[in-house]
Amino acid sequence: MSLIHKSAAELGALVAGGEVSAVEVAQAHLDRIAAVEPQVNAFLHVDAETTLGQARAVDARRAAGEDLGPLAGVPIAHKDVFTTVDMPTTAGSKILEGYRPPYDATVTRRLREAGLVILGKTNLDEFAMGSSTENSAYGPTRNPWDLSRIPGGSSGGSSAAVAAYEAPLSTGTDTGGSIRQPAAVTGIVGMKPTYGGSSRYGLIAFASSLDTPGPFARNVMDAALLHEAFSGHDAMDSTSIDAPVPSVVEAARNGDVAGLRIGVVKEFGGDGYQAGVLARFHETVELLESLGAKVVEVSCPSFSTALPAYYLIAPSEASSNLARFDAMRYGLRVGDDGTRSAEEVMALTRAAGFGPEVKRRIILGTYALSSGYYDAYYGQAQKVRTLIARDFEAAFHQVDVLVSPTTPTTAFPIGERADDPMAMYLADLCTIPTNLAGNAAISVPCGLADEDGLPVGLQVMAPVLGDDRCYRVGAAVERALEGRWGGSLLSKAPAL
Ligand SMILES: NC(=O)C[C@H](N)C(=O)O
Repeated sequence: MSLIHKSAAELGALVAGGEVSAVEVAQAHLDRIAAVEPQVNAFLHVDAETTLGQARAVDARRAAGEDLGPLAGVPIAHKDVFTTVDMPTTAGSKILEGYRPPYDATVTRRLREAGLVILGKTNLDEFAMGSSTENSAYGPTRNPWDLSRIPGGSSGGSSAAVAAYEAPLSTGTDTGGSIRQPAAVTGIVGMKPTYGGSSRYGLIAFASSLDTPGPFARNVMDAALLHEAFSGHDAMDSTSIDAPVPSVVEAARNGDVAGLRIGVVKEFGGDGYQAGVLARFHETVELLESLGAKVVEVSCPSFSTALPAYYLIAPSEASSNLARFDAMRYGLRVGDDGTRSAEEVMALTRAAGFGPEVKRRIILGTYALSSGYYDAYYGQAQKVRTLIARDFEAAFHQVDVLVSPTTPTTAFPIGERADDPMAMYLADLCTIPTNLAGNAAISVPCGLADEDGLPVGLQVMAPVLGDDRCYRVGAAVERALEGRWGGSLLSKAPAL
């Protein structure tokens, strides 16, 4: 088996055992990137020299006898919304074109400390606003299963890179579904940790009360290893939780669901869901039952109001966070010819530097926060948020985890929803409640839809700091289904 087809755990073991060098592993992935990027466009920035320099440093640390942990020498694709001192950071926006941050995000720093080798920065919807990666200022990323379709978003470059074997691991951020939805539509694993379980320091902010860094991988164990590598308390993030990281690797190894109480969310899975998605979802629930889980239906009535609440809260926070892009402090500056006021330069820069979806959200958010409307919109949405958290709380008295399809449909064609924001927003129907309540959720592959042969994801939601439960159920599903399929779901993808 070639190096690019190996799991992160296997690659880490090969490097640790001295059977292959980190440089060789990095080179194999750089070659793959060179071969498929013209079709996939998962990366915004790849610099072979920087990558190989990191790999050489890992080989040197290992030769010096340093104990680097299970992922040392494993390559990773890094979402271009985390700051990196040695690579540009654009958040997929023209307004940050060529921007070089002066410091590493905590997630970036921890990747480096664990000896992971950063291959480059991945494409995303501008400032992580979108579900298709079509809102990137640098062109769309394509789904390796079908190049005419979207890879999900906003972390679509990260999901596509892993699904196309350009990297065994990648990072993402999930504000409303931006890890789980891309994972589901590209047939890989994506985890949104508990809010505050992974650091936001150095993550370019979209909606600060929701943004959560998390891992992508081709299997549950690799995702758990990466989760453990970059999560945990960070004094630089005021909302970081000062508690040990849940034992996710142990849970991924365990994968035992006997006696586990699983709740099927009644509100998710009716009209508007693709038949093939529902069929795979229900079969997987039956599978979990056959493995000894106790399955019941659970009603979470407020979940149906999550989407409108999110589209008030997230844009409100975005309108405030994006005010910093003022043509003075970062990146682009338009019209500064000595004749214009600072205000005019600011307006011209923001008009030229932000794309249409970002502008839509800034306008929406500014309106929702304006005096006279604040209580009616933002205040009301915050109340809905509380109701959703209470629904979760009540549900987790009854069951250990909740399950649903990750997305209502499989990957849609590029262009199909680009001019229809409402249709685009619906891609996150099932993922948003978890963001509003701050708990943990994972998406794992559960089969292919009959209509189009495209991947379907199962979402497993757990309580705050119950991240390990997501991995336990994910591992059980993966083990049982891969037994049936005779390999991973991704091995059924057409070769690029
Ligand atoms: N950022 C996210 O988690 C994605 C969500 N679709 C949004 O556009 O807000």
